[in-house]
Amino acid sequence: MGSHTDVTPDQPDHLPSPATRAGREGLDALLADPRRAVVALDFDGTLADIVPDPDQARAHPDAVAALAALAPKVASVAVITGRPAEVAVRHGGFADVPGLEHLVVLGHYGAERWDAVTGTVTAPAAHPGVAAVRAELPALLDRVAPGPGTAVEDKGRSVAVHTRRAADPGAAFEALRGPLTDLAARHGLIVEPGRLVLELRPPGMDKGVALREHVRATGAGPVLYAGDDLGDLPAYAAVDALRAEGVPGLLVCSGSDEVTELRERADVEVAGPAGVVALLRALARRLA
Ligand SMILES: O=P(O)(O)OC[C@H]1O[C@H](O[C@H]2O[C@H](CO)[C@@H](O)[C@H](O)[C@H]2O)[C@H](O)[C@@H](O)[C@@H]1O
Repeated sequence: MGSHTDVTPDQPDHLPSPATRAGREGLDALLADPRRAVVALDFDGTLADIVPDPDQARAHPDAVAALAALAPKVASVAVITGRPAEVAVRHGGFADVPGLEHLVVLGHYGAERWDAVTGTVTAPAAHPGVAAVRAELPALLDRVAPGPGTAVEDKGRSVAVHTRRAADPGAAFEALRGPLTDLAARHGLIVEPGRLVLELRPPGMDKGVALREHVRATGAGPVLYAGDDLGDLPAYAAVDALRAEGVPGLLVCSGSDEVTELRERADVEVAGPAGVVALLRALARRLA
């Protein structure tokens, strides 16, 4: 599957031409039947630029306005993220926004659900393996010694180890991958690799399951999914599966040189979060 980059912030009204037939059908269906459409997007790298410190990540300055302009015109807008839902809502600035009264944020790869109607998060009980991993992680980091700059992000329901700020981020990532995978497995967890991050989290949920459940729950038709990282591939697979069932879909890649797998699978590639915002704006204008 090829990809095509032709939405830029300089072309605010220009909708992309998907590089694939399935993508063109997905976009056409969304434009023809927007009231049944789901627009689902990842957060980090898709709605928010990648920054060195995860705590400093914020939605692109124009992302909320673009989402708010589009949301009233489609069946549902959802953010599906590896972040805790509450963190994504806070860093995104998604609460109490006119136009986003029905926004849904599915956090922890879909294990958590926040919706703007209630303003609350629902989630299952925590996996006991996370506490065990949290306790053993300092000793593992001492032993592997990936170097200064390696940082732990405690996400409550999971623990992530970041190497972006290490002297050699790629080497630190590779040194940690095996030991963290063993640690996760000993406690019934899985390792979710991402952009210079290895997350130890409970199995059983991913963005594909989350997207399919959301599409089913909303009874929606055409689906647009935008992502940038390996954790978005299950959502891509879900769109592929929906297409096979006759539900049109459009796969958007928020492009980066760090992760190239999505580029190969996408119908449309745009230039990072600024490109995603431009696409959302163009869609909202076209549906006006
Ligand atoms: O599913 P997402 O919304 O894409 O979340 C995936 C992970 O994103 C965050 O890490 C990434 O973004 C950071 C801030 O830009 C960056 O410093 C880091 O290198 C990236 O991997 C977040 O910190 C993780 O918890 C998410 O799982």
